[in-house]
Amino acid sequence: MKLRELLSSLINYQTEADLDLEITGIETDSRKVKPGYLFVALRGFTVDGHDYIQQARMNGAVAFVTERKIEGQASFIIVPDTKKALAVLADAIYLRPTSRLNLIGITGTNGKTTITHLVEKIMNDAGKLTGIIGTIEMRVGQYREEVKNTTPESLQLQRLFSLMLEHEASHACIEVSSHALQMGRVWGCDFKTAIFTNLSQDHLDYHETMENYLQAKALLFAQLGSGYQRDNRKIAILNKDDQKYDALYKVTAAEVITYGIENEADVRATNIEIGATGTRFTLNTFKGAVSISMKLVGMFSVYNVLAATAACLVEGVSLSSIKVSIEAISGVPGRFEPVLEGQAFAAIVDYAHTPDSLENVLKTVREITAGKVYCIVGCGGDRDRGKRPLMAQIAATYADTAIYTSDNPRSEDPKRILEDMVQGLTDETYQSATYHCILDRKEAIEFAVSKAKSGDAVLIAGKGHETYQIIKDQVLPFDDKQVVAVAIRKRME
Ligand SMILES: CC(=O)N[C@H]1[C@@H](OP(=O)(O)OP(=O)(O)OC[C@H]2O[C@@H](n3ccc(=O)[nH]c3=O)[C@H](O)[C@@H]2O)O[C@H](CO)[C@@H](O)[C@@H]1O[C@H](C)C(=O)N[C@@H](C)C(=O)N[C@H](CCC(=O)O)C(=O)O
Ligand SMILES: Nc1ncnc2c1ncn2[C@@H]1O[C@H](COP(=O)(O)OP(=O)(O)OP(=O)(O)O)[C@@H](O)[C@H]1O
Ligand SMILES: N[C@H](CCC[C@H](N)C(=O)O)C(=O)O
Ligand SMILES: [Mg+2]
Repeated sequence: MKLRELLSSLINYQTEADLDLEITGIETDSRKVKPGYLFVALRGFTVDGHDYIQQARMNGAVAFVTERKIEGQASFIIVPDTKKALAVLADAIYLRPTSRLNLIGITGTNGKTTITHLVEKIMNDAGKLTGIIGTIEMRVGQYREEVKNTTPESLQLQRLFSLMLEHEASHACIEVSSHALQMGRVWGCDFKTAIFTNLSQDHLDYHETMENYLQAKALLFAQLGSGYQRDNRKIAILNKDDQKYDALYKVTAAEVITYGIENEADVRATNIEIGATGTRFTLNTFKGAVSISMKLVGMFSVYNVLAATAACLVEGVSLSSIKVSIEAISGVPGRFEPVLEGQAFAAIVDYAHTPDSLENVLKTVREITAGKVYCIVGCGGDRDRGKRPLMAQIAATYADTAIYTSDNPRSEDPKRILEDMVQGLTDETYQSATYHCILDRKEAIEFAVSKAKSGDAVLIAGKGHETYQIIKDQVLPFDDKQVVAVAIRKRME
């Protein structure tokens, strides 16, 4: 694409570059630049991309988008905000992929990954090929790619959308993290539908206050725009039972569909029966009502199903087809996933890594367990310190035995993370709590497995689908599912 054509998507820039230059690609990482590329310099948290312009040039970059004039550079394009420019240029170079996809974005503290998987299943079963992007991976049909971030930066995001189109997807369903909204990774995305799951404490290391965190989430609904035209409808799907419902309702001009359990809602579950191996309820919608008997467990799973149902009804999937798909889903990797090795107690691997999700999951485990509940949990390093004591309190409250251990300590001293956690137990309320601190995650899991008796449950929280543990700079193989399975087999020998 000619530089002229690419730049036609921007208005506010200055350049003396040759507009007839042929641009073969866009890159933000100087190390990945190829001949003919346009290099966009981003100011990062660690380094400033403006310092890598020379390297980008040596690797073949022919033009540079920057926020300031760099001496000796002829082919630069100066913009006020390179992040915003990147989003616009990425959208342009991939030929506006989201204008050709029905794009569903999901934000909220918990449930995003789960809902993308539910939507993918329902839509694909209905013959509407849907690509997904999120914490686990990007995939469309049989094609999959690893992603570093839950919501990748705009350039990668637009490339993935364009790949989905190559695979003939008609829809995309993506997780939109608060980081991504704050950092403008989804600028340039033409969302049709935005879903809100819930808001509870997480990521205060980055957002600092819950108000800022909410504001970041709200951006998805504010950016949705209105669009009541038949061919450009915008829909906000909001959780009526969440405290932040009103705030989000106010920021969006789009048509609103509500879902919930406690409050009247457009899509609502009633007659809920939670069991150890599944859940039953009546799914009431603006397209009628059906009874559901699904394998997903817990009240939180019902909320996720309601959100996914609302989104798929918007896309014209029939309620009867939605019922069939939901009832067929066995689960989402690492989300309340049972490990079955023929043992007499339950072992469950779950990705709860926030106070709210841990509470939800533990309440569910409690509800379906006749015997004792063992909860193995840690907190990630270089992340919100405030959630550590809260998570320790929740484990101590709902489990008979809490076992505090390492999650991904990253650059932090794992001992200090455990100290932060048990600080939450100094209050008298927790005096009688039974807990152990076992730094090594494998030992912690083995300990719980050695103690569990028939009818008990062992919940291993925090890492879910992850197959690694990050300790300092090392990413070491570690898979909760495997570790617990081996421990169970050893015990049964
Ligand atoms: C704090 C944060 O979000 N950082 C993100 C950011 O990295 P950064 O700002 O440190 O980048 P940097 O290393 O300073 O580099 C700045 C620029 O210089 C360029 N560079 C750098 C070196 C070089 O030799 N040449 C060069 O050109 C880089 O390519 C980049 O364009 O930009 C990177 C590329 O887009 C992201 O991968 C990275 O996410 C890191 C890995 C991260 O952990 N982010 C977390 C906090 C995050 O975003 N999490 C949310 C999910 C949260 C949740 O819902 O649970 C997510 O969406 O993933
Ligand atoms: N609707 C929900 N409400 C509360 N907790 C939930 C909900 N759905 C899932 N959970 C809990 O949160 C954990 C993470 O779920 P999921 O991966 O779907 O969330 P996410 O929003 O994608 O998280 P992340 O921010 O890490 O991407 C699950 O393992 C479960 O414990
Ligand atoms: N997206 C979340 C995942 C947390 C998972 C947990 N295992 C941890 O490492 O803290 C984060 O990066 O904060
Ligand atoms: Mg996720």
